[in-house]
Amino acid sequence: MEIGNSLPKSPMQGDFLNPISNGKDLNCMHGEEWRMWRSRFNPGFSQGNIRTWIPAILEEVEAFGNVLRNLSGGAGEWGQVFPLEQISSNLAFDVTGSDTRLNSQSPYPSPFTIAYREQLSRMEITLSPLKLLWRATPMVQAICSIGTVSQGPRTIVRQLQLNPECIVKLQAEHDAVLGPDPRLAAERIREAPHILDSLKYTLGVIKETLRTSPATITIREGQPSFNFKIKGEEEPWPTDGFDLFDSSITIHHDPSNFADPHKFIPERFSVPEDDRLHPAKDTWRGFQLGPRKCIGQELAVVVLKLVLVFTIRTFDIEMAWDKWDRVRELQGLKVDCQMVEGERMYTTGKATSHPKDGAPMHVRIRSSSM
Ligand code: HEM
Repeated sequence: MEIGNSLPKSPMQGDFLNPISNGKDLNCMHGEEWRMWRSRFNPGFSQGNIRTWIPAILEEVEAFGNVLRNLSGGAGEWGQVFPLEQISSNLAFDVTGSDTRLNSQSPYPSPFTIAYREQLSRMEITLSPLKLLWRATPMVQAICSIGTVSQGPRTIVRQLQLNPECIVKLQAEHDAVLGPDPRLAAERIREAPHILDSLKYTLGVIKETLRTSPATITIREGQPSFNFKIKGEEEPWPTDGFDLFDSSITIHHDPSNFADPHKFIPERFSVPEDDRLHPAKDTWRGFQLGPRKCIGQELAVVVLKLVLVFTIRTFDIEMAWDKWDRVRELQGLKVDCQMVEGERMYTTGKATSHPKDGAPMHVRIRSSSM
């Protein structure tokens, strides 16, 4: 399938964001209105400008480290079980608040945080399988695509737990770039924010996580003027009256795009072009591509790099399903041990990816950091 132009977003995406934005958001706008707002916002989200935000972002990530410390058991012991999704979304709130302190990570969140959370809980997307066309597949397969989207969330923590050798490589990179004492990392980054650009392996871990578990999808509205052809077939497929789902999950797991697609290999993003691991051109879609690609990509990468810098040498973090089940039993709640592809943690919830039960974790302070 070849796509040469950027189709409008599907009205389904607008329906989902409506309770928050009433249609006035960059994600759902079209045509001239979108172009005008995108060009106004672009400079604010440029790499150069995001760099100037780093000291403020750092404060929020340090607060995140304190939250983890408080959740640890102290003296190298594992702490209580907690849903990682909750504390990570608090961090995301605070980081995007920028100039305004939202205090979502404190016991006293701002009234804005409370109201916004309440509003978010009302958001729901209703996908119409019968209207959905899946990339490079005949329509009949589209009906199965919803289930595919819902499968297999892998957070960075989960991937690192499954691939402990990556933790060692991350720690080695952080020692080499930021110095061996994790307590001095914040100072070094404040002095020279561009030092984060040298964290190549860390960036690879972030990109590989978004490859194995893309956080979001794009759905575009078919047009009378837009048909597509499946490679090797003559007959064009019309799209008018359908929505097109450019499944990054499928693209990211296609072995002709990514060698050994089911293996977690951060190095694939730093090997030379002629290496078999090097991804095929334009196939990594963690933030999508083209004019509607994520405007917040630079910000998101900076935040994730800082989170790794401030956790990976200081804490051990693990999924803690046994503890989670015990807590639920004690509370008289149903213990749901359902698995998807052999994993307790799978995507659930409405619209965007939510890990099952909020990803129950426990944390301890690494002995080298006490
Ligand atoms: C890891 C974090 C993030 C991921 C994986 C991500 C991913 C994406 C993807 C895949 C799209 C394209 C959606 C589509 O085509 O329908 C998108 C669009 C967008 N993202 Fe992100 N995003 C992230 C963080 C952020 C942040 C931090 C912001 C802003 C603070 C942001 C703001 C936006 C906006 C405004 C759009 C719409 C852009 C447009 O249509 O012009 N994102 N994001």
